[in-house]
Amino acid sequence: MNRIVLMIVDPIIEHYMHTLARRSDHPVLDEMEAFALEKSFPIVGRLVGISLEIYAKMIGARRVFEFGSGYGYSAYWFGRAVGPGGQVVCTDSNPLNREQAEQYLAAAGLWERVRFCTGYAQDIFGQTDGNFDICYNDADKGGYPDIWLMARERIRSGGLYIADNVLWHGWVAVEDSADAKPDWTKAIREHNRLILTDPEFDAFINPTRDGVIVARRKMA
Ligand SMILES: C[S@@+](CC[C@H](N)C(=O)[O-])C[C@H]1O[C@@H](n2cnc3c(N)ncnc32)[C@H](O)[C@@H]1O
Repeated sequence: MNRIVLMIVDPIIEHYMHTLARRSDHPVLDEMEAFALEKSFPIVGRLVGISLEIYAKMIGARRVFEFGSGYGYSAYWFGRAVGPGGQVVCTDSNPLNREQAEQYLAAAGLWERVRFCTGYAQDIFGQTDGNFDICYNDADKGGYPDIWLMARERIRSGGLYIADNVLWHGWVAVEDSADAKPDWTKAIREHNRLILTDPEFDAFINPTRDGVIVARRKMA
């Protein structure tokens, strides 16, 4: 089988969009991005980060749950959006990521809005009470269908489910691609199908970077 490499966004367009989004409101953002570049850590990046903040502000989000927070880059954007008194529940299996997130997000003045739990995100979600304005999924891709099924139950009317990497290098669209993790591709396809056929949600895929799905729970 061929290993097919697909460009989701033409690099020239991607570059143009980045030039427009270069401005940083806080030096910590640049530090977080530099760290990702140096360590090849898969953060969502500037273009998706900006969109997360805007989606959250558009629905007046005050409480967000993140499945897979890394060292807090996506939480930086949600933290800005939820405002003082808002809460971003972060989860990550690696305790070192929590330490690093604390340093970055405290420097940005956002740590007070964050509750960062170390462990398996799905378990932490089960142990956390209440509903959310946004559930954001960026955990290991094999768990995507199950995370959707648990998260959808606890998103308020008009709230959002957002997941990153739903086009997965384009492999979801190519049946016989010899991708690095075929089980993950299969899981993402199932995840996307479940969401797009769910009668209680309106959903679309924004083909920015690696694809971001946004699903809004219909109003009762
Ligand atoms: C793609 S990175 C997250 C990046 C982050 N959302 C950002 O853009 O800044 C995925 C992270 O989720 C963590 N992770 C993956 N699956 C997990 C799970 N089921 N429970 C907890 N952490 C998980 C990994 O340790 C990794 O740090």
